[in-house]
Amino acid sequence: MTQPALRLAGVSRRFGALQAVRDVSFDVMPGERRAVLGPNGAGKTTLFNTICGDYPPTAGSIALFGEDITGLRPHRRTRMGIGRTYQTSLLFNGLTVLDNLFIAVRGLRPNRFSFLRPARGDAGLAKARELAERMRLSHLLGTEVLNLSHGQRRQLEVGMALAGDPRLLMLDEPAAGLSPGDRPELLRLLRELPRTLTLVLIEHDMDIALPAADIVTVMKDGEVVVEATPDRIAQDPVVQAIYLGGGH
Ligand SMILES: Nc1ncnc2c1ncn2[C@@H]1O[C@H](COP(=O)(O)OP(=O)(O)OP(=O)(O)O)[C@@H](O)[C@H]1O
Repeated sequence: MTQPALRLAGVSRRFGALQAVRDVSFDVMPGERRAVLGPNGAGKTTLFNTICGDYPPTAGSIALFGEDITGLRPHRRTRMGIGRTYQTSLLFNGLTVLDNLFIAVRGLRPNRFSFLRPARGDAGLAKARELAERMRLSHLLGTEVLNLSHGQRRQLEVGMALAGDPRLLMLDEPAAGLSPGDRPELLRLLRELPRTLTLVLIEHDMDIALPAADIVTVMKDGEVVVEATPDRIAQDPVVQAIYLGGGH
């Protein structure tokens, strides 16, 4: 039987008296695109952070390809194959696209704190260029990040999350703040990611979550309320009540 890429079993997270995530269980199979959708305060980001290791769950367990990672710190999870983006951008604004990608590639190497100008022919540099190509940023290699559009910054963030060749890519609201014009490009990039990669996408917006996902998990008040394919989600009465009934 195929091992799930990610298994959440009864995951809960409390902040004092507030139960931000309550008894969440689901499996994400290798290569799957899973969107976790829900209104503000549903617990999506908290769930994301328990998977990435920022906050350990207060109950339940998390397994990555069959290995229990519940108590591991974020950097150990990175080494085990979780790549992620952050809600707050971690890009180096004064550096170029290529430098940012090079740093991300080098960040996973033993000499990670010695950022030196890459020498021509450096394998890390080749990898950084390849990531830029995958993210359709090759024409902007020498552009400083502060001159990128919002959408291009998002593309770069996804590229940096891919630098360590993750098996599971976790994206936290990748389309947040993007203009309508920037969204199709981001969706295209997400759809082009190879199926060797498993993708979990936390998303507030149905217009991004549904086209990007194979299966959508809808949360509200810390709990999973619906899990279904995108075509069913849009029609689901519970989801309609959340999104049209003032819960959004
Ligand atoms: N570090 C924290 N300390 C205390 N309460 C928190 C913390 N992080 C989140 N919460 C609370 O947990 C609940 C769930 O928040 P969370 O950010 O996970 O929801 P969300 O679905 O990601 O919402 P949004 O779409 O607005 O980001 C909210 O009531 C929030 O105020």
